[in-house]
Amino acid sequence: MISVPEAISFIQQIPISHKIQEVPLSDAGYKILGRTTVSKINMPPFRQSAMDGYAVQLHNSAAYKVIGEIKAGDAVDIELAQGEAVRIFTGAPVPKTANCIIIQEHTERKGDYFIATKNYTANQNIRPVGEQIKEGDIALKKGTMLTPAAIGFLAGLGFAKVPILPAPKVGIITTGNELVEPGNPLPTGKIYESNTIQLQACLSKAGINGITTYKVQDDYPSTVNTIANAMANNDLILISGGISVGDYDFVKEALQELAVKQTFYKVNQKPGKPLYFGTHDQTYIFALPGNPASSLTCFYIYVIPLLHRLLGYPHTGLKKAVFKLSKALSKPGSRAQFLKAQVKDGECHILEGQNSSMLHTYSVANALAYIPENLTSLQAGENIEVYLLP
Ligand SMILES: Nc1nc2c(c(=O)[nH]1)N[C@H]1C(S)=C(S)[C@@H](COP(=O)(O)OP(=O)(O)OC[C@H]3O[C@@H](n4cnc5c(N)ncnc54)[C@H](O)[C@@H]3O)O[C@H]1N2
Ligand code: MOO
Repeated sequence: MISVPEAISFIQQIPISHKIQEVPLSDAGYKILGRTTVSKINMPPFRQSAMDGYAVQLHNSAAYKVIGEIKAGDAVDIELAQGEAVRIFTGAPVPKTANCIIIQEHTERKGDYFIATKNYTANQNIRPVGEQIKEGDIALKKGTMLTPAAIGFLAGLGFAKVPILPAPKVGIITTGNELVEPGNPLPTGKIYESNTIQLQACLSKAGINGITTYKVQDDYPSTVNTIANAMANNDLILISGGISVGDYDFVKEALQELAVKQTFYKVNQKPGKPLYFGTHDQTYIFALPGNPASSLTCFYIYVIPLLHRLLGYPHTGLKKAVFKLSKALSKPGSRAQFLKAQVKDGECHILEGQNSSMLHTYSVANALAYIPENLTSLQAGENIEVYLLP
């Protein structure tokens, strides 16, 4: 059995090789850019007026003669002599011979002339060619998250497609003879299946959709076949249940038969002791303990950091913070614990219902408090490290 820090460090260090996929810009939101992109144009592509007003060739007098008009989208150049002006609008090309835009609020128009009511100097309100970026310069570097601004920036440079790191394909395998789909009657001895939808909700929050789900009974051949099928079609597989030591827990043996390379099995933690992680070529496989709270906590602490790495995020894992414990606590046993908690106003309140099978208080938790294995008690007011839930 390994410790929590050891298990986390295995996940942080497991080698990942990213694929790159060209996608329409409209599908690239919040994805990670797979290659450095270089601008093919100057932005702006021409000298551009930044305001509505008059493009002028400055001279010593405040009076200017208006000899024409240029609006956004026009492709004209009007030659100006000193003291001449053209009416111009925001985004329109500035004539080569103009050296300033006087905004219309600073003018008094009289027929073909206007009087400037403020002093202007050269280059005011003109956006020079390539002011934002020049042709051939790096627009965004590989590894940049494509935020709405980044998407807008690339669209403004004319990109219709971008290379991204695609989201991994994820499969969820749920095991257990006792499981019944919610919405059906509940026969004796059965329980409603909740881990699949819970994990799907987690994945969807992490930006992963199109998940394939598989259900398998506690039966060895079906477990092997289902895992083999999932391995052929997914980059990441989450198996729920059947990973402990009972006579009907077949997952570990099935993974072994399928030549999955075990990275670790069993972590000195509560909940989630029988957590398994392994790899098969480029497929990453977690076997999450079946207890619903164990499965969820293992997702937050171990699956999320791997997912973030697969997605190419620069920072991986849930955000951590330190809060003051609101009430003293003692930790029996030598396993590290992740406790369902609520944090607010600088304090961490440990919730009731910590059992691995219970989700009631987990539903209102916004954090998991971490008690390392070597700590046995904490006083009220002491600092406690928490993982903030997404
Ligand atoms: N002799 C031992 N027994 C157990 C140990 C141990 O070390 N020695 N570890 C315990 C711990 S800790 C955990 S956690 C569980 C994990 O067992 P499995 O991963 O094999 O999970 P199952 O036995 O299949 O299920 C456990 C529990 O969770 C319920 N469950 C399972 N799947 C779902 C689902 N999809 N939706 C809702 N609930 C689910 C299941 O009915 C069981 O009640 O093992 C302990 N045993
Ligand atoms: O590890 Mo189990 O999740 O304690 O019940």
